[in-house]
Amino acid sequence: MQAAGVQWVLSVCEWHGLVGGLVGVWGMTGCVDVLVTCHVQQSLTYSRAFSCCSTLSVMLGRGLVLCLVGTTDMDYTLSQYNSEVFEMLSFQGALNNLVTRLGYPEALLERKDSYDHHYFIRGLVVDKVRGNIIKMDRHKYVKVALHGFRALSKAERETVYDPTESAWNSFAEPNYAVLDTIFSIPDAYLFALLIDYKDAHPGEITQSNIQIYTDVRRSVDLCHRDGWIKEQVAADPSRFIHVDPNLVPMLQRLRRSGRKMFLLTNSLWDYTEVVMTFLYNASEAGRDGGDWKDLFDVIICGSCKPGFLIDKRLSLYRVDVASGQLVNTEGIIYETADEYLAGGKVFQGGNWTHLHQLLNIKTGSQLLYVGDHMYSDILRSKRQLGWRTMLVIPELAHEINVLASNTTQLARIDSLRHQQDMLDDSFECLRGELDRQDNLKTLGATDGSASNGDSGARDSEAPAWNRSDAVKELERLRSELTTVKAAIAKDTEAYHEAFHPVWGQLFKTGLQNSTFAKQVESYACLYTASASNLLQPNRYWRCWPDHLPHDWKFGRQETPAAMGSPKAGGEDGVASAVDL
Ligand SMILES: Nc1nc2c(ncn2[C@@H]2O[C@H](COP(=O)(O)O)[C@@H](O)[C@H]2O)c(=O)[nH]1
Ligand SMILES: [Mg+2]
Repeated sequence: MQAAGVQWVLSVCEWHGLVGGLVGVWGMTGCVDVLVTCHVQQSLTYSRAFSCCSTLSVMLGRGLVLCLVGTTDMDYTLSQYNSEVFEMLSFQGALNNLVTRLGYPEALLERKDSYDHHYFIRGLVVDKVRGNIIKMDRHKYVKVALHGFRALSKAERETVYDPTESAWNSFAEPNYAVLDTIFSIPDAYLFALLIDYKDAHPGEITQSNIQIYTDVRRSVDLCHRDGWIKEQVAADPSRFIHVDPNLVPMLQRLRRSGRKMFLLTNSLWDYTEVVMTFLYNASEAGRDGGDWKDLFDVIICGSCKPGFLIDKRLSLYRVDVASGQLVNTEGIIYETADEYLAGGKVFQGGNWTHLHQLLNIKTGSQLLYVGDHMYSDILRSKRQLGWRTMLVIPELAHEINVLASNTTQLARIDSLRHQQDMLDDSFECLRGELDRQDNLKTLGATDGSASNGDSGARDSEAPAWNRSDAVKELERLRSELTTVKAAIAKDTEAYHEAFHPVWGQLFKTGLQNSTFAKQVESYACLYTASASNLLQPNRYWRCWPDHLPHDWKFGRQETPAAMGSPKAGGEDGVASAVDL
């Protein structure tokens, strides 16, 4: 069975051999066809779950194409914002709210142009009580920490986040907040700004750190509600929203393939209409006078995710699209879904039971949800409802570009690690040999055998090392180890800085996967830089097999080389990328 499986995998890889090097680097055959048609940096779509792939293929294999339902989120999924200007709206609006409504020092307004949308990244955690922002590895060890904008030294970090003290802290609400979406990056920046200001101007900000975070959250939240952000986007969408030429064709192809398509967004109807009309009109279909609503069977706005996915009591309203008014509805009661939808397919609110009814699906695994919010779109829908999930990570494009241009550095780190392993082994062997000699001596001293030249069994084990040579060699190994470890630390830091000067690689913390990567792995069946990479609706997304470290060393046939990477093993930096 195993061999046949491998054979099949290999033949699939060969069949997709046109990919060339880049895709092979990560061995993801699932992205091959997409790669050919899209820009490289946007094209890689990764699959992590066997079940997801097999479901897709079984569905198609049984001719049950219509049962596969595609639901997508809108903001930062279909609609990619120009973060630089879009986040500036949140930042400036919230800063203004903090000063004018919540009484923070007016001097803060002088910082209104200081926002740097690159400074914080997704997956970081705000430590509200301490005023810190932290990055952890998948085991929840804190590996990078800022207090405001000041980096904590290793010693400070290890004291503050001593695992014995924090007792495997959950790093969850109410004292911590995870940056689960790009929308929350301005929150982090504002929080750091206020903490910095509080430290630099004692007495001017008297609120506790946790109260500062609450105030920041309220101020940003208000900007999303009171029209500050949405009116400016509506006035000039092209300034804030990127146009992806593949987006509408992708939605059209999915629909034409027989799938039911749904839009499920927390944005209210008026804003959804603005954004989707803009995206649609920017496409060829839009120029032909079509209507974006024709892309979807059902449109649910103001969905209050994650509540939509959890709370069965949330009521559904139908939206009268002409007036924007809401009409009460209980959902489907006597009629079929088609009859019910004939009365209008745009809704507000509701919950997942309404959606499943409208789709006439029995199990969540028939539905693929594409979203960008790790918690509200991906984790909840997967955990609660068993939906298939695809996480859109626009940052992936940058990560992949940097990965691709730093393979030599990674290979060097890998080779240094290998050198460290060898030195460690030699050191331990020699140390053991000296211990053995010491034990023999002690034994000899107690029974008199070593000193009287007794040629018993122990004497036949002639020492492999002269003692003083061994001690010198131990010293040499110790010093070489110190040098190699320092080189690994220096090279790893430089490697991470290539991704981000403060936080390093999004998916890694040091050599381990980051908490963000762990969540991607656990909850996203697929992940991609851009939703439009689903351009091929009938594509079979074969997954990347799971590996524990020992799998790489023994037994696995399906190494990165077998998956199509240019070289196997540790020397090309590819296996080490996976090893990390
Ligand atoms: N009231 C708030 N709304 C927010 C906040 N952050 C984002 N948003 C809005 O949510 C939707 C997201 O829509 P989806 O398509 O991704 O489900 C969008 O309208 C944002 O403006 C917030 O902090 N408070
Ligand atoms: Mg979204």
